[in-house]
Amino acid sequence: MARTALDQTALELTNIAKSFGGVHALKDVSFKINKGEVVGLLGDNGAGKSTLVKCISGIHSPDKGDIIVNGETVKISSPEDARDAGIETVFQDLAMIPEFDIVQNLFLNREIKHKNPILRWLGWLDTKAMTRRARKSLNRLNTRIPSYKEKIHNLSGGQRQAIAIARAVNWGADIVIMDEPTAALGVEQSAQVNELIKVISSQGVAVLLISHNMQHVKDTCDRAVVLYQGTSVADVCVNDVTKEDLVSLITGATSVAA
Ligand SMILES: Nc1ncnc2c1ncn2[C@@H]1O[C@H](COP(=O)(O)OP(=O)(O)OP(=O)(O)O)[C@@H](O)[C@H]1O
Repeated sequence: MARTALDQTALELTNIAKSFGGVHALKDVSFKINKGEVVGLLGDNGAGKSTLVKCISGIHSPDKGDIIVNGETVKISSPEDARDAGIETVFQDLAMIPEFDIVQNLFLNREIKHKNPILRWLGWLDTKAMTRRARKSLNRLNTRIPSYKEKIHNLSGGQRQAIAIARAVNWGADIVIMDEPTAALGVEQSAQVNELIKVISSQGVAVLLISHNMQHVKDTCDRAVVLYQGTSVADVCVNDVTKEDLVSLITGATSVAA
C-alpha cells in the first residue's frame, strides 16, 4: 500500500513555547522528523535546545503548542508519558550506574522478574532472559561487548554511549533524542557512535540530535533545525548547506524561513 507523507512523520512539534518566569526559553518552535530520519538540533548557548528536549522527554511541560507522535497529539507530563509515546532520550550523563554491569544498566528500572512465582515474590530477577535480550539488542546494533558482566565504569566512553543507545532502542522507541552523543569522545569512538546512529535510523527510528559540532552534523544528519533565541529559524537539508552556512544561521547572521 502506498504510504502518504503523513505516515512517514514520526514526530511533529507545532508552536512550542516555554517560559521560566520572565525568561522565554522557547517562543515558537515547529518542525517535523520523519521515520528513519536524523535531524540535528542546532543553536547557540541559551537558544533553547535543552529546554525543547526536556519538553519532549517529559521533564518540562510546554506552556503552548502540540507534540504529535505518529499522527496523534500526545500529552507529555512525565518521562513515563514520553516513553509510553515511544520517545527515549539519551542524556549527556547517560543516566547509568557505573558500579552496575551492562545487563543491569540496560534493564535499569525495567528488570525482568523471575518466572518462578516464589522466587519472583522474593524479588529474584530472570538474569538469563535479561542477558539473552541484552545480547540480541547489542548484536542488532552491531555492538560487540566482551562480557555482559562488565561494569559500566570499565567501559570506554564510546561503549557506554552504545549501551545507552541500545537501552533506548531496546524498549521499542520510535524516536530517540540524543544530547551531544559524541561531545566527550575521541575520533574513533565518535565514528562508532555515528555508525550506530546510522544503524538505528536505517531501522526506521527517528533521531533528534543536539550538536555543536558542524562536521558531526554534516556527517550524521539528514536535516538540521536551527533554534535562535527560542524560535526555530531554519530547517535545512544538510547537503544543501556548508558548515559556514550553519554557523551563520546559528549566530543569526542569516536566516531561512523555517
Ligand atoms: N529551569 C530554568 N529556569 C530558568 N531559566 C531557564 C531554565 N532552563 C533554561 N533556562 C533559560 O532558558 C534559556 C534557554 O536555555 P537552554 O538550556 O534550553 O539553552 P541551550 O540551547 O540548551 O543552551 P546550551 O547550548 O548552552 O546548553 C536560557 O536563557 C536559560 O538560562
